[in-house]
Amino acid sequence: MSSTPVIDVEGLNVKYGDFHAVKDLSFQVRRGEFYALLGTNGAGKTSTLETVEGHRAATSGTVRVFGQNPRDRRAVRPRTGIMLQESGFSPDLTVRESIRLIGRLTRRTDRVERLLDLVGLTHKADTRVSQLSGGEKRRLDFATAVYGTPELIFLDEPTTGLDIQSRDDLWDAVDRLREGGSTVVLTTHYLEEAQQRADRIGLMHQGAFHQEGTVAELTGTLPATVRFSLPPSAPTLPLPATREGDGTFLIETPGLQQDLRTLLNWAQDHAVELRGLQAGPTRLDDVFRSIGSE
Ligand SMILES: Nc1ncnc2c1ncn2[C@@H]1O[C@H](COP(=O)(O)OP(=O)(O)OP(=O)(O)O)[C@@H](O)[C@H]1O
Repeated sequence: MSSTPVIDVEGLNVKYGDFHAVKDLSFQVRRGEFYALLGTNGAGKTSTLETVEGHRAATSGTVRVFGQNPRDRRAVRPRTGIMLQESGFSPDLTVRESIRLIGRLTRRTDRVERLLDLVGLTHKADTRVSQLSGGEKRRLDFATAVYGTPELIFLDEPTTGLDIQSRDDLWDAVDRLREGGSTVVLTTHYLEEAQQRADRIGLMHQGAFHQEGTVAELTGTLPATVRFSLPPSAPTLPLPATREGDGTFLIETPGLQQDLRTLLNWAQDHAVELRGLQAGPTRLDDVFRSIGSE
């Protein structure tokens, strides 16, 4: 197995005139990895991805995809599937024609019927793109991105506008591609989708990585939380807690399991009801909120 990363970005800068959108960014994506590029609005994700996809030239820095310059479309495009935020389909083509056309451009081989079935558009095969709903267009985007089972797939906000069943179907299809060894790069504002699936996350803010690592590494930087209310007669708590505006007690802890056990034992020993008890590990949402509050 080759140890060359599928994506290798070194000191990438993207400038729009005087505006410095991506600042000295470096990261690698390994073969078979599911990498999520996340961030606040305007963080520079699209600028970064467009450069890696070969749609935009870097102002400076090196970008390699399969060891090649992604601007060399002939070397990289046949091995890459891209699901952009905005699809570029001709509204007059039918669904079947659109898949066939994109397929030809990738120079991979596949069966159009397989893709129609994969995204549940068999009954719309002869419908013009202009007559599809937003969610159906998104599914067509996905079908063209995975035409011919590419080695590397970019998914830019893939589930926006999809109903829950279509989301589940899309992620099932992505799971199957990964089982076959495909590398996946995702951007999304649905953080739970990244939290559930990504091997690693690059979290961008103002053109640079705020953090990069596994979900556990990112969420491990913040404490988990326990929330509950107490009756007025309750004895002193066994752990330090703060009182929120509505009277709820909040315990923030790096050791959720141990502290929850202490709290539950205390409640049982004193016959105290912990009303509205909620306990949970840190979520990516909390990591994002912590950026906003810095
Ligand atoms: N063509 C352009 N000309 C000038 N500035 C641009 C251009 N494209 C993007 N920018 C600016 O560069 C910054 C990064 O934009 P980019 O689209 O890469 O961010 P993003 O992380 O994808 O944001 P979002 O999550 O909001 O889609 C933003 O401040 C944006 O306004």
